[in-house]
Amino acid sequence: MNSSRHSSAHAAPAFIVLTGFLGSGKTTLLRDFLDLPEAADTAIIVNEAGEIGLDGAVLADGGGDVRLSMLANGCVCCQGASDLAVAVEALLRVDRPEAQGPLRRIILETSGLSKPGPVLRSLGVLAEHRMPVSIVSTYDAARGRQLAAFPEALAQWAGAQALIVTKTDLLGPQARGQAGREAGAVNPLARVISGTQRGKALWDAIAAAGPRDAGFDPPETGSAEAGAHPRIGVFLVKMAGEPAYEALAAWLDNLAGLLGDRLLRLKGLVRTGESDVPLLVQSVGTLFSMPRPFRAAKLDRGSFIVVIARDTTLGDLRGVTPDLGMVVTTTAAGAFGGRKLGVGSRPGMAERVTAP
Ligand SMILES: Nc1nc2c(ncn2[C@@H]2O[C@H](COP(=O)(O)OP(=O)(O)OP(=O)(O)O)[C@@H](O)[C@H]2O)c(=O)[nH]1
Repeated sequence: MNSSRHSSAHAAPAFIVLTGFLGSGKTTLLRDFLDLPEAADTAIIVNEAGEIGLDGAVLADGGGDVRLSMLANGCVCCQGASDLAVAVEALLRVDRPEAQGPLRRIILETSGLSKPGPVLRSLGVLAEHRMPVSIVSTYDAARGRQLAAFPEALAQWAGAQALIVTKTDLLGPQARGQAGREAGAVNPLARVISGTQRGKALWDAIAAAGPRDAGFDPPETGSAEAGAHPRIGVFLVKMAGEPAYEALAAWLDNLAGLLGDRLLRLKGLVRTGESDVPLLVQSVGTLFSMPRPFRAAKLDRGSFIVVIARDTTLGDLRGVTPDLGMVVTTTAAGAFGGRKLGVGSRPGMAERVTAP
């Protein structure tokens, strides 16, 4: 057979983590995606918490020639890092028929109970391959509010760069629109993709979650679907001045220390006193990326950081925040612990955070 090996002459394939709660439609999305001709340059790794590789069997049934690996002996975020590395190495080494071209992407379907932060941590073993990593999560339209009771589901939604609203065929147009707005409320940093053509939805989500050069804007305050997810707080931290890098790093440390696994996602653009170029600061869970200069950012509206956290109040943030000239608002008009957070339902209303 005429075949060619994936070589360093080709760009490294993208690595896409497809996450989402148990039964939220990940395998169904993948199965439809694999029917698209565009999926020919894709390989799949399926991670299931149980020992029986059922999802893999479903995919193998419809996946044609697509390469499929199974990681069926436990959740990848708890114990599967080395297995994952072996599976990826094997996919990168495999001979591909000339007609198929190089491998362009590997999709890891996580178990429905995996949190994205630990999954990303386990991907550290792949650093040498320099694969751009992105996270796509399902948002089950039929059970959105119910699933918000599970910390795993909240972490999956908040960690994603793109959210696919699944099972929309079960809803009328109004409920469908509301599910989309709820997904946007839970993670204003993510692109929300909706549509009954599942394969295309996953394709669009992968494109939307990929690396982008353009900057991003702070979400509007008061724009969220009121009360959709009372356990989730979306906080917008704005900085009037330019904090010293050390002070910013100390604040991020303290925030991660205080919130622990309640910290679901953090992303912002900050101009520090040391540099004219804004820094992109971000974490998934408590796993922080190295802050990096982000020249494309305009920062017309000043430095800002978005914090998505569960079971957290403004008072919690106030407790760890030194006086860096920060102003904190919430974008959600949600109530946590049965009481209003007190800001956010009225745009522009803010509370200044000072040292405790
Ligand atoms: N009506 C409808 N049902 C769906 C859709 N997507 C998935 N389902 C159903 O939901 C159930 C779970 O779907 P899966 O694709 O297996 O979900 P999953 O996220 O892979 O589940 P786990 O592997 O358990 O985490 C199955 O019965 C699917 O047929 C959809 O878009 N519409």
